[in-house]
Amino acid sequence: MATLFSGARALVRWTLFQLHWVVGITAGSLLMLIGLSGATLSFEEEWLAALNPGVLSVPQRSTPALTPPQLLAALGPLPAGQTIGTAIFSATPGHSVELLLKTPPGAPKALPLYVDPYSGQLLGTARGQAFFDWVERLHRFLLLPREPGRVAAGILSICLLWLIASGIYLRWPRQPLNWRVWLSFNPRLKGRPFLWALHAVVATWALPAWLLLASTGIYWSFDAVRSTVDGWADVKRAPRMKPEGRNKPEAKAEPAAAPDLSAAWQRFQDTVPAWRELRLRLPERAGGALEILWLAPDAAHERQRNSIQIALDGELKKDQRFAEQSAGKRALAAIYPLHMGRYFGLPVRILMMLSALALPLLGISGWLLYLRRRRQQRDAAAQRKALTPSAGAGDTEEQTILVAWASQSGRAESLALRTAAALQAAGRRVVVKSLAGLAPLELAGYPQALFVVSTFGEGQAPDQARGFAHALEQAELSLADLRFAVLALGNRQYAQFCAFGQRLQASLLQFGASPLQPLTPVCDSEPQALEPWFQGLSRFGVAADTLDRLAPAEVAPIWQDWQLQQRDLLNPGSSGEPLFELSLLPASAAALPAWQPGALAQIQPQHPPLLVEAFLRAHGFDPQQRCQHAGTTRSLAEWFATSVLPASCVAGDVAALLQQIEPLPPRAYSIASIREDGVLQLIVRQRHHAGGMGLASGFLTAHCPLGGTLALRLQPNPAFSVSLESRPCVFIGNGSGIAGLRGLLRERVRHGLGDNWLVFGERQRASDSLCASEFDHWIARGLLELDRVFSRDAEGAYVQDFLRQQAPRLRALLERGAVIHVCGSLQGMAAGVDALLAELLGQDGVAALAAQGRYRRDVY
Ligand SMILES: Cc1cc2nc3c(=O)[nH]c(=O)nc-3n(C[C@H](O)[C@H](O)[C@H](O)COP(=O)(O)O)c2cc1C
Repeated sequence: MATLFSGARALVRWTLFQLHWVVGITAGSLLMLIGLSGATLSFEEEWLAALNPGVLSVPQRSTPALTPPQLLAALGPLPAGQTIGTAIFSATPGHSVELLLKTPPGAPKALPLYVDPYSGQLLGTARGQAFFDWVERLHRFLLLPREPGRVAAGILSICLLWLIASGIYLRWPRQPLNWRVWLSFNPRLKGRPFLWALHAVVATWALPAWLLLASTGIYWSFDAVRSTVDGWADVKRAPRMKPEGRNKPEAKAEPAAAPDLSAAWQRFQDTVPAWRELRLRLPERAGGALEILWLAPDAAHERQRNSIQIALDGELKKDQRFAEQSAGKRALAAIYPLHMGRYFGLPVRILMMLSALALPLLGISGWLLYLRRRRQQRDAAAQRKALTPSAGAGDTEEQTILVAWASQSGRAESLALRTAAALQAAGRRVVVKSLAGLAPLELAGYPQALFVVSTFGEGQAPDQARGFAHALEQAELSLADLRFAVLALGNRQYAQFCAFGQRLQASLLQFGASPLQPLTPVCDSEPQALEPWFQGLSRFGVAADTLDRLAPAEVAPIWQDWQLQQRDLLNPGSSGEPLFELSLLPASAAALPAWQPGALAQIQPQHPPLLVEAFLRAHGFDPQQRCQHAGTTRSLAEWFATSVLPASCVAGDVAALLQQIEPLPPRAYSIASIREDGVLQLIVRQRHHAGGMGLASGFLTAHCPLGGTLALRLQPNPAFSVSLESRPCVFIGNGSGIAGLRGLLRERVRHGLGDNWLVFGERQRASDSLCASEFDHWIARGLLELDRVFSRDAEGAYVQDFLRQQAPRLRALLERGAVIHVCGSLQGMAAGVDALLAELLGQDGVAALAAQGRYRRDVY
């Protein structure tokens, strides 16, 4: 029942999300225009006043302004065919009188004319007024004819309400009472999380204003809504005039000829001692009354209008005060100033303008989120196409690998598909499923499952997987036959990093499933942390070159500057070449990147500085001369420290010399530590040959000063990963091969896994018992059995010889499912071990061992 309920919830959520973005990218795009135009209009008067000094206002004079009758009498002739409809007077000194004109039917609407309040002189129209009129038509009618435009704007208002409601549902946080979750924004977020947070948080801030704007917009747009609301407020309103009716003279009306307003004005003054603004509507026909809408000096907003009608002989026909109107009518009068943001004064007006501007911001971020999502989906579709349904025929049904994913914006899905493709390329039978379409019970039907899941919301499962996550929490399962691995995508900027992946891992463990490897958490900004995941696939026979093809570009290792912290000689007194342990940390305090135990570090070697200097001077160059090459400026000494030194060059010709730059080939070393050690360690043999020290080994073990920096990049080594199952593991190696083996052993020891047998070859016990104290410690804890084999001591044995003597033990371990790891020299040691295994198991047996991921080698 609970599963059904959560499934239905997930479906509702999915449907709401689809509708949110469909409405968002359609109506949302038009709402951007509405928002932008609304913000433009919110300070229209101020803009016009600033643009039109001398028209909207005139310098104040000591003489009083003309009264309306005086001004109308002093007024010069109006443009042909135009008559005054309304004259607007302000009590503020210096404010021009605004005349709203009537035009003949069919003629374009005339712009308001401004008049000097002291002289009655016509000042003309306002610059920019036509633009604001256009913006207003866009805002109110989307530039459509009035009626359909009004309805279209109303529909957009409804869409805005829908986007608000569905948006709130979709972002509903786990702790809805925590205001920070709703309103605060982490500026360190990047990429999609940044856009999402911007979208959600800005919308939440703007929400009250949008609710107001949208609901007032709906009121004006639909007659039915308007008359219903008016009905509640007990307001009876005359039906809307047809647009063309506005300027149409009434059939029987006789136009009033320049009426004398003196008596009416006198009566007004007697009735209304003080006012702030007047709107005079002149009588439309002879015998008609003068109508004055006036604002009291203390009016709270511009629609608190009082109305008075006075016959031209001074008889008071009607005197209606705003304060005496019904509460409903007074409330309705506030709608316009509320919509314009003027109701509460300047600060709220600015907030309303910002809220209107937030609409385009939301539209743009919504579009970007949509486009990113579409790109991810296309990417996923292309990868899905690349998966061949028939592939993997080599496996039986029982060996099928389930690759299950849960993704909000497509990254997890894309990585799941890459994983599946890599497995298919290795001949494995794969089933790819979204957690949305999977019931927890179905997991019992697979022997192996790889999960690629992201985390969304506040540590929650991605939307589509919520049903699965919930069902898993409720389920009681036995998954004892399931082996699994989880790749958890997330972002460290969130409090609950990779929480869903972690919960999934915990649930699976609780149901008795066994992990193939530890959870792989990957932060968006640390793509290199994906390496362990792809390396882990080697257990399914996925070859390294397949990974190179399939691993996303983001996984490609990048060169970084590392600093040499420490260098210790491990074999003082040895008759062999010196072996050093190097400890490195990223330079400039960058975070230590992740690597899988057994991974490699590529080093960019450098020549000894004295050698480079001597070479440059010998050819007539100044080593310190700074030169630009490939867009970077460095000294010649720096350029040639990492370049092959040319066999010949033209003395003193810097340009020709720079053309000869050829980077020294990088050199790979096994990493001897695990990330949890907090340091990257290498074990490097200092090589010597006739010409001196080896280039890379000499640089690392001698020329690079402590504290010096070097370029290093991590390289996955999937064929040499550690087994983290509780099965026997045999570690075989010699010389500097101790590095790779030690990394793997440290990881097993970290997981408390024993049953480790290390067979290791060197020259002499006295000087070459490498890593003795560390190994002794593990032996004392019962986690390691160690056999050291020395070639230059009395017994004079090699690793492969020793193992041959131990063949029964080795065979017994193999029968118990042991995994064999070999690291060190190919010739001699590794070849000998290979031959021995072939003797024990046959060539096919060795191949099968490798295919099962139980024979892992890093040999050179
Ligand atoms: C709104 C939102 C909320 C997120 N919440 C979390 C979180 O709580 N914990 C976390 O580790 N990552 C969180 N993330 C980061 C995503 O998990 C990460 O970006 C991941 O790569 C997305 O993968 P996907 O495209 O498969 O969904 C969140 C991302 C977004 C956009």
